[in-house]
Amino acid sequence: MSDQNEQDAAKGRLSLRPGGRLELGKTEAAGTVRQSFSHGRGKTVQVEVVKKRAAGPGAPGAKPAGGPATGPRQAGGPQRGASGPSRGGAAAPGRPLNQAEQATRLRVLEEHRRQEAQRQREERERQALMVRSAAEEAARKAEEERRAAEEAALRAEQEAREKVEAEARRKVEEEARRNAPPPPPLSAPRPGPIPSNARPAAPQRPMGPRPAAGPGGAGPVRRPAAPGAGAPAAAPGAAAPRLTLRGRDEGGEEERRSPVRRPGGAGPLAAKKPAPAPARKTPPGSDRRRDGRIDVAAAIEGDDDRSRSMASVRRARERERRQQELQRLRSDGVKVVRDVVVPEAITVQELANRMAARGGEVVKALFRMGVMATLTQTIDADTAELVVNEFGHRVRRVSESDVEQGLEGTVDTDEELLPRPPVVTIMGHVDHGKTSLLDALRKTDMAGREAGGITQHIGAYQVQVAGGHKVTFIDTPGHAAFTAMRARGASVTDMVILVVAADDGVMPQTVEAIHHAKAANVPLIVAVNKIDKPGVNLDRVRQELLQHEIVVESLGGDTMEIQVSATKAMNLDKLLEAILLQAEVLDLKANPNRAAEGTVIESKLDKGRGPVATVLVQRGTLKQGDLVVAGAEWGRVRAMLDDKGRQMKDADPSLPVEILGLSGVPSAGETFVAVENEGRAREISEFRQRRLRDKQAAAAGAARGTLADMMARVAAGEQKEVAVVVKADVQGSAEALGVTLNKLSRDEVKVRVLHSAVGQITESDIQLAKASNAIVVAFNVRATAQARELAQRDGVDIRYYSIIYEVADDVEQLVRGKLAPIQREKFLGYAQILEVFEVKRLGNIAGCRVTEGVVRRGCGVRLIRDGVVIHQGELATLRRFKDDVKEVTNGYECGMSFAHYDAIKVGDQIECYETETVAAV
Ligand SMILES: Nc1nc2c(ncn2[C@@H]2O[C@H](COP(=O)(O)OP(=O)(O)OP(=O)(O)O)[C@@H](O)[C@H]2O)c(=O)[nH]1
Repeated sequence: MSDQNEQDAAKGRLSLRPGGRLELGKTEAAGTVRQSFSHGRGKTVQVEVVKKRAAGPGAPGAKPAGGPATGPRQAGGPQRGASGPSRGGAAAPGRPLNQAEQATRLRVLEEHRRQEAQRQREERERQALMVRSAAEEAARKAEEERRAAEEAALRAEQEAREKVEAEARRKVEEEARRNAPPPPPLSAPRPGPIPSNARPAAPQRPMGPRPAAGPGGAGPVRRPAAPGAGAPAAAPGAAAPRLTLRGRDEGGEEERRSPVRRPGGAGPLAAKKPAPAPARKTPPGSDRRRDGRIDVAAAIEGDDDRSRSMASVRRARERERRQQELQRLRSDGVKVVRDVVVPEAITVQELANRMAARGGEVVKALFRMGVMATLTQTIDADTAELVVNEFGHRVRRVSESDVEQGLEGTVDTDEELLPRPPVVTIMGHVDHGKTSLLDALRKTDMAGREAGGITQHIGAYQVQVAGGHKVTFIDTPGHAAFTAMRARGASVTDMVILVVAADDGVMPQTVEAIHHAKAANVPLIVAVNKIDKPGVNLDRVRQELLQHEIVVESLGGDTMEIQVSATKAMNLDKLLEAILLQAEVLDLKANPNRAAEGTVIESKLDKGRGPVATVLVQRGTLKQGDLVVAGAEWGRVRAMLDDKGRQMKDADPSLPVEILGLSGVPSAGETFVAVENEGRAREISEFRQRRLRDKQAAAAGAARGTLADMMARVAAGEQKEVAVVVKADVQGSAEALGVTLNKLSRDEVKVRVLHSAVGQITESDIQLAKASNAIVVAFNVRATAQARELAQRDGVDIRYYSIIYEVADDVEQLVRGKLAPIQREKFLGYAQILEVFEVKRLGNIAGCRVTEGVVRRGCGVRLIRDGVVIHQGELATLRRFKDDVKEVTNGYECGMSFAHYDAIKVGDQIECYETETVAAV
């Protein structure tokens, strides 16, 4: 409740008169008392003295109704005033309050209590309001002070800049004046069509050191606003050649920040309000140059026009916030997590670069891990990974082999795929007629006949059959030693023709071929050959094939079976038809419009042409001039030849071609890929060669270990070895020889291929052979003159071959020659003991009859009793009628005694044998 209300209440206080009447009390004296509280708060209290009323004569409790009424509380609160009369009333003798009076009294009391509570609440609210406003006031003042300080600093800086500019301009003007004695016409005020400039100095602006800070600061965009806003205000100032002040006034920093608030400014709104604000501020006669200038004093005075708008403050704060955010980001407040590629080895500096960290930080991190490394030192991938984790980045480990990633290109879509000829491999047992069949099929080649080309052996060829279809054949040799090559043939082939001679049936290599076809998961067509021979049994062949789970169509299976004769060229068309049918079922397709990929079928080092590889294009088109990586070799395809020796410009899928231009001889069975540039080709080739070298080194290391063991065994007479250096015309032959020779190894004698390569025999081959006491196997190659000479001088054995199993036979002989002879037992005969004679000095003598074979003196004997050998030893004596004899034959009787053994009995059987030494097999 307010003070006024209290006073009113005091003046008009109510008293409950005896009899239940309410009436206003009479105030005797009144005054105000000022109360002071903390924090400068105060309260004025109205004090009044109410006239004392007698409750009635003889009343025991007769007291003045309001009590002493001296305290401000008593006077201030109507409560006492109200209760006083009631007490007085209650004390009235003989007149208790009736019910109505009591009710009235209660109501009045209640009303009074409510008013008091209301008053107290209002008082609390007022005090809280005061506290709040005081805090707000303090905050406002602080804000104003801060703003004033900011603006003062800004003005001071601006003034300093202006001063410098003015000085510079003055100098320039002076310079110009000196250089041009007649005053330049441009210096006069120009009543040009652009009154907004209204400044004669304007044309000189470009000469100023900072045109942007001057009027030009307003920029061409602001200029249109000037005719309305700037012109009237600027007109008086036009006489002043100063640019800075006017410019600042019209389009300065302050203007830019708060274009709306500036009524006289050149802001967008100023165009509508032409009131010349700066003129308003400038008293007549004052220095107009100071128009619009904001100085520290003005800022402190808090000129309303100059004070910053809320929008300006907001923008400033926003700017500040952005700056802080930027700062935070720069100082790594927000961590950028990177994917750091870590190879197998990396320098510290490179790792730091990849993490976008300072080198020193990485060195420090390594130091903390206990690794002392400088920036240029190389650390391994594991250590690098720890560092990367420490820096909070993600590690992506890569290895050297990643250079091969993406080499084989993408998978072709169905739309890109086009039909391609089938690739067929002919397999079968030796002499079952594979070569004859291939030759016969080749003769069916329409294209070959037309071109009349000279056929050459390139390991694979393509024939064009009637109807324009093409079939590619891969020529694999038939001997078991060529297993590896055959397996390769099966891996690039679409189907296998299994040649089985009708007169010979299924043989070991036929079974092998079946296994290869099954392993390669390619369909098989059985060509039963030599059906022209008399007395052939086709059913037998079918049954034998059945044993190997090849069920031909005539037995209800799904394997096609064609009966052919290679020499008589019988049913060759049927065979080709079957091939095309199978190809149709397989739906063979490839994308010819991409970089070529395929497999090396055969390779050799040609004397005149260098490394030559026969490749089968499997995807894409190989073009002359393409860069290819074939195995560990690379090169540009200098020339391409087909199986008829024709130069080719490009090779489609399924076409086998010979390519020239490789850096070396790739291994047969390796893949080849056309790559986009030389760098990539080199990179991949180098990586593969490195890997190859490592492999060889590892193998050599392992071999050294085993060699030492082997030498120990050889020294102990346990093991011997036959060392061989193999040189062949083609890679496939070299590999096949390796396989064959390794198979000849025995437990006692090992066959060790020291070196196997393609090309003629050189001096280094001879030196190697000499060092290891090896023989040199030359398969379809010859030694150079120097190598021959060296071999003759050093006694190195060079053996020339053109048939692989002749090599095997010869090396086997060598192995046998080194094998230790074998002791073999030879059975002689049996004798039956008929009687036992005891002879002094000689012991027991057995009287026997030879029942089988012969018994010889000094032979080995076994005593067999009831089918069990109870003694083995030597025969001491063999007599016939007291004469020693050399031998006793079947049916004759003789006397025998055993060396150091007497326990013989009648009925025992004697087995006689001899031991002979034979050469190892
Ligand atoms: N009667 C007859 N003889 C054939 C037929 N096909 C091949 N021959 C003969 O069988 C022998 C072996 O033929 P090749 O073509 O060399 O057999 P191959 O399977 O290629 O033998 P390798 O290359 O040693 O694996 C040759 O003497 C052929 O003349 C045929 O259809 N009928």
